[in-house]
Amino acid sequence: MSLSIALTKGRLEKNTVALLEQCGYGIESLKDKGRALVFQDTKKDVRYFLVKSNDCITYVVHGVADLGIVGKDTILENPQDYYEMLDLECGKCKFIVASLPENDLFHKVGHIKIGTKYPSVAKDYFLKRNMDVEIIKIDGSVELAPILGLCDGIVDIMETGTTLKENGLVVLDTVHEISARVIVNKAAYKLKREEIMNVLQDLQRMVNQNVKKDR
Ligand SMILES: Nc1ncnc2c1ncn2[C@@H]1O[C@H](COP(=O)(O)OP(=O)(O)OP(=O)(O)O)[C@@H](O)[C@H]1O
Ligand SMILES: O=P(O)(O)OC[C@H]1O[C@H](OP(=O)(O)OP(=O)(O)O)[C@H](O)[C@@H]1O
Repeated sequence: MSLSIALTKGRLEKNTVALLEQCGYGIESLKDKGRALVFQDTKKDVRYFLVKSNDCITYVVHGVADLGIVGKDTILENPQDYYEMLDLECGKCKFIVASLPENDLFHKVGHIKIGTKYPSVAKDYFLKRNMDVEIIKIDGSVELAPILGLCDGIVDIMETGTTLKENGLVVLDTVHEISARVIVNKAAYKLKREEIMNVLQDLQRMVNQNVKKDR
């Protein structure tokens, strides 16, 4: 049976495509893609498509994609009905809480405002700490919000830490480690189990090899 795999475009794309290539899959068209969005594997009965991270989950939940490759950040923000099967150990970054140094949230009394692209993750984090905060959804350049006084702190992704540093913000806590994950549609996991397990095993083998190499 044929498989469809939704790949997150953008930052995860290069690593994902490299991993599929390492597995020996026929992904030439993905490497030289132009503006195309759907790609047929030249060696296997697999079709790939490139989508935004939240849409990757939508396609998998609706069964249009059997598998998806997406960041743990997106998974934590969209805990829907799918299986999370594999950590690809790439696209590594983390969710952090940050603020201006003089605005330490954890010692602030009174109303606290948090700016974030990830309202659900942020809400969960502060609820677990019994802190009643107001979450303000921001779509980008999140580091700007506390500087301009829109909020007291942020929950955002940090990779190298450069953006925080260049904007004078400091990390107060780590919320969650992030890496790329493989998610699987629940019905497909039953109906196409053998095909899906083959892909998962191929990927796992390469991840193990890469992790060993990096040690
Ligand atoms: N420095 C980083 N900032 C954001 N995401 C990162 C970073 N490093 C790795 N990632 C991972 O890459 C995934 C895709 O991020 P990318 O910025 O390409 O798309 P996006 O989050 O949809 O943002 P945009 O709306 O800017 O396209 C994230 O969901 C996350 O798992
Ligand atoms: O720790 P760093 O390596 O500096 O990376 C982290 C930055 O990258 C992401 O933003 P992105 O570039 O996706 O832009 P955005 O602000 O439009 O979301 C993230 O939201 C941080 O701002």
